[in-house]
Amino acid sequence: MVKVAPSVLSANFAHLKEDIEKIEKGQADWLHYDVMDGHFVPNISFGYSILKDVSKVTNLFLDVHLMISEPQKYCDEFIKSGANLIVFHIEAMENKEETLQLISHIKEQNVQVGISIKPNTPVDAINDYLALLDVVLVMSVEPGFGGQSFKEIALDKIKDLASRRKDNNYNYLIEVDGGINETTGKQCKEAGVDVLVAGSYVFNSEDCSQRIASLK
Ligand SMILES: O=C(CO)[C@@H](O)[C@H](O)COP(=O)(O)O
Repeated sequence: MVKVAPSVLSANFAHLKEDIEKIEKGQADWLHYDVMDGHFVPNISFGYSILKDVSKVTNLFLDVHLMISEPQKYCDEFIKSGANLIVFHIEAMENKEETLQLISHIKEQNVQVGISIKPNTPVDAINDYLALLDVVLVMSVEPGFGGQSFKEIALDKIKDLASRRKDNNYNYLIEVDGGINETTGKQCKEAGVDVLVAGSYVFNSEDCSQRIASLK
């Protein structure tokens, strides 16, 4: 069954603990934590000190999506603050050597590692790393804001990643993020996705549990 990872970017930060309890009660599988720096993306969200507090009030798997420049500078702080998975953007990396170093560095700390691609970045851009990854995160919106519409280009990338995984015996999970609701979630599942990230669809509802169930 597909995993559901509600994005707390759409939670109400004035009662974050209660919102986390709601998604736990609704059988969320992961908690998706979007980090934005106002440089790699045109928005600012939250950093590692809030992640540390979040990690103290939940046992959910903490899926940390770094939408930041120079992820290698900050990833250790997120790991120390409880991240179970660090996902960084290929578009934020200078070259192959730096990317391979960051993958190894994260893995050495027994934390899972993923790479994300923006809507205009082809799967080929990360082909050299697929054998090393725990997760590939396909962005189905331009990163930076919740509440945008799903871009269908993500469906072909999900299918492509599923077929590369099968042909090469790779182990990564395929995660999709942006504009996920009951309809687009179903399209992604049919394409072969493993993890659905959903922000506004889950949190902008009186009944988070029903929304999570509808995605599963
Ligand atoms: O990373 C991002 C946005 O950059 C996402 O995780 C959003 O938070 C998803 O929000 P919805 O599109 O589901 O409202």
